[in-house]
Amino acid sequence: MILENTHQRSITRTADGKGARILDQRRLPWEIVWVELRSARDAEIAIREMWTRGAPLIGATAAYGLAMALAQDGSDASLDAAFTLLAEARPTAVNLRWALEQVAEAVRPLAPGDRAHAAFARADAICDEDVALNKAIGEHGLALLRDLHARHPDRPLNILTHCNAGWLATVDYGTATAPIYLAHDAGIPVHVWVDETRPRNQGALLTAFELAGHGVPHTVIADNAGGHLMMRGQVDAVIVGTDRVTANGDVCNKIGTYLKALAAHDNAVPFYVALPYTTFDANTATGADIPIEEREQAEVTHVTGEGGRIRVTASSAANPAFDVTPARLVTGYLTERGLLDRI
Ligand SMILES: CSC[C@@H](O)[C@@H](O)C(=O)COP(=O)(O)O
Repeated sequence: MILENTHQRSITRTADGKGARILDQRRLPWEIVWVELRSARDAEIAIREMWTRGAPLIGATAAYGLAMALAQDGSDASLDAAFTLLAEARPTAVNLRWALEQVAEAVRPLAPGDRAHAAFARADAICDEDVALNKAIGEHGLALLRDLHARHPDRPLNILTHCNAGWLATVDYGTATAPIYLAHDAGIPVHVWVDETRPRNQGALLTAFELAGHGVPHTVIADNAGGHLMMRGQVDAVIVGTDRVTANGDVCNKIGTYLKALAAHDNAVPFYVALPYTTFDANTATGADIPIEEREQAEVTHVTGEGGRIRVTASSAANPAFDVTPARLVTGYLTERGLLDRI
């Protein structure tokens, strides 16, 4: 990610190698604050309270969290307790459990004293792999965006995205945003419609911040505007990320994604889902089987912005954080292996 004119990853090890350094995303775009996580409990809080977020990035954070627990105590009991703590921090994105399983499998055969070193090494490898996967998604997506632009070469290519599936949701590049960054860099005139993504406004706060940092033209829109823009021919494609794709191809992503897919289907706008293999859950049959996180109602009853937090309703609220888009509404899955019409 380009931050303060420097290319930086969203997560790295701390300078002493014993912790993990992340951005406090709750403060973006108003302040750039890096925090150091020093224990599994720190990592769990950062994930649960969404200092850090996005499916691949919470997986990477949890992997370091497990390594930090093993650095304090390399026993089986410590491994199991930290695994459970971190796995329960957020329920929906499958990357979290995937990353924890990767680390646990790597260290379980080792002596307790050797586990922390191996766990940090596996967490580093998860991060490096995430960057490579996203680059590959970007390259396949670039070919797709080139084709889409060739249909109307006289005007910018309009992409609509929901939530933040960018640098800030991954270790680098993003999934849904990787093709956009590469297309922009390749001279394709891309413009992005950024859904604000209530209730937490990841689009307005994070995606817009990233796109601005990379110089990509974009416009923030109210979540309800997408259907109208699609009907008027102002959206060439929708590209979103995902927290989990099930065996039948159903796509779980940030609440509101399903409505965008319905509107895209009704208006013959292609709807693409970008994902690395780490987000595919072959063990879950359909989207109906995915645990959907229910977050605190204050995220709906209040809005946080530059001036602080204000209440926007006098009533109580419900706050399901994700929804499921049925596979039949997905035009294609943009993966590191290419654009697939079924998963
Ligand atoms: C590449 S990130 C894909 C998804 O994790 C992303 O679209 C999303 O829904 C993030 O939700 P969040 O609740 O902000 O963690």
